[in-house]
Amino acid sequence: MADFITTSQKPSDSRGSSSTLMTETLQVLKEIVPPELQNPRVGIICGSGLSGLAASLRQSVLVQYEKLPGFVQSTVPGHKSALAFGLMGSGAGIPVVAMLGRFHPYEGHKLSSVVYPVRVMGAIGVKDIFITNAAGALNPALAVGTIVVVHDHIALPNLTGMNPLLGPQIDPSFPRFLPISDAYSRSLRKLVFHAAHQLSMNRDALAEGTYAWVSGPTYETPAEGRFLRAAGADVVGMSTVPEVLAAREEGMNVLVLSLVTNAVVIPASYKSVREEVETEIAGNLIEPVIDEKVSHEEVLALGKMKGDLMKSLVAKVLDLLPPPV
Ligand SMILES: O=P(O)(O)O[C@@H]1C[C@H](O)[C@@H](CO)O1
Ligand code: HPA
Repeated sequence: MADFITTSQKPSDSRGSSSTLMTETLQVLKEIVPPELQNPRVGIICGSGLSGLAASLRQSVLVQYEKLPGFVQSTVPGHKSALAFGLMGSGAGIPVVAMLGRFHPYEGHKLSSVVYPVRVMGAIGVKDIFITNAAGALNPALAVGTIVVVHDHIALPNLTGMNPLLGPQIDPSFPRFLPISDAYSRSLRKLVFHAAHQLSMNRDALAEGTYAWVSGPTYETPAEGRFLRAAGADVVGMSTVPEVLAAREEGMNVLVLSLVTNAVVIPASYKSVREEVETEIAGNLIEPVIDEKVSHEEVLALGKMKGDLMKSLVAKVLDLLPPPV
């Protein structure tokens, strides 16, 4: 994970996108994927427990990551190591490519490896990328199961030197200083609300919010949860932002949907240990402290439970996409 702070690396080391590597990856795709699916308009990244999103792809072709130069392996339960190419949406459908599992820096992958699939999507012509993730709610108004349409992010790792765009520019046409105040496409976000309306989704099932990216793999302490909430974040997760940055650099329109899989434990006030002991000494009854802990199993279970809703929403947004210009 040191690639983001070393400035003397060649582009292939620091950004994982040397033209030779990319040529090799594209060659493999060309050999496996039928021509009509080789240039998908939409890219999808499936978050934890959400790889079922791609189950409705028609004429689908799977390409295992191990066959693709530059791709690493997904090591997290709930993530598969394959790309799926196929058609999604009603009617003739739209060609899409879906990552059935993503890479996280906490797995030990370099940031350049984490975003390499997004670089590949850019190279094969993806215009719109739909990124999904599982996230913990910091905002107490967000119930577990809510899908949050992300409109902004807070990325402490980016601010402290863990930014996938650090290093030599991989393409001289890319801006050196990428503005990301508009990273989350307003028109795609609006399409999600139109889609939810057409699906008669309950109003509370969908919300808007700011995603905080943390490196993980530890979940947040209560104090960290309060800190991120005070900073303005609604949900917190361990992925997505590196992909968003690479996708914006590649010129894609970005949509991020976070599924709230758990509430981050942020007790309003701590039960003071001193008070508890004083209560015990006085011989009075003490209220038991409820020890809530989040687990990845819980995250995956929620993904399973809400996977179909996420799938219908994504498929409906695809139907509503304006024709390509
Ligand atoms: O890949 P995503 O962001 O959906 O996965 C979340 C973040 C961690 O990888 C994991 C924690 O349970 O779920
Ligand atoms: N924190 C960080 N990442 C997560 C969480 C969480 O509570 N839930 C799912 N991914």
